[in-house]
Amino acid sequence: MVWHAEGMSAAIGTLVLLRHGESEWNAKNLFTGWVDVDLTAKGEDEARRGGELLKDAGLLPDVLHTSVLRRAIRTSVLALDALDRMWIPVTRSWRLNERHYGALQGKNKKQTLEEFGEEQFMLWRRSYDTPPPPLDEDAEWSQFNDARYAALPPEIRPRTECLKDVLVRTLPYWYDSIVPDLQAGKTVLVAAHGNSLRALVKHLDGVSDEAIAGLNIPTGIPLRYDLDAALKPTNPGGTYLDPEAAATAAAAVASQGR
Ligand SMILES: O=C(O)[C@@H](CO)OP(=O)(O)O
Repeated sequence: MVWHAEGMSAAIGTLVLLRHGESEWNAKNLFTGWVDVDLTAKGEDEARRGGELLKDAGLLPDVLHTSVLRRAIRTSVLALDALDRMWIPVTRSWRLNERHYGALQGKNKKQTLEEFGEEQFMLWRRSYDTPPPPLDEDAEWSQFNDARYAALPPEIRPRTECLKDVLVRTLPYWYDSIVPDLQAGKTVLVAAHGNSLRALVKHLDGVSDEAIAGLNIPTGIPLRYDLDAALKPTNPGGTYLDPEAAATAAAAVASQGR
């Protein structure tokens, strides 16, 4: 490792962000959040292709960080299998979970748009600081009593979240767990979700609260970030390993509900 006089490491690893492949509820156009749905067959293919794209780019992850949701976990396993690197160390955290979508979890996006109108729909879906109404602890699509969150104090377990809430709970994990791996010079794969990755991208690129509303992350296409010693991207916005497919797929995410 190379050190500057001021004590900052100049050698920094490579960050790869990967949103899970298409999920069963992406396919059904339902708000998902913390509901633990699986990948579709198309989502599995996307995950494998994500691994192939990494292989073609010569990006071999040394370590994996995922959420505790199966769509991200299975995506990472399929991508790493394509790379013959299922053996790398893995850390999972609820802090990388999708945004908790509150009372919208399980609701159809098109019907929600028709019922509440464009402005409210987009406020809930993409505004930085307006969460959907909270979900009752014992509601059908609540995860409040799910065993995987039992170690979290009840006041920490969300009933709804806006993107700002996601950033607040994601950043400690970024600094405590991901940054040390990058500073050790590793290639770090983060397999997560549309909105937890939007929060990370907002932080990395310094995207404004307003502009983040227009940023959508496609499923299954690795997004590479090269960071300098101050953890600033030397390729602002990151580099999708398949830029054309990413642009088309991001536009499709943006227009969900229509
Ligand atoms: O439903 C969700 O959990 C997310 C991601 O699929 O949807 P959206 O892109 O509308 O925030």
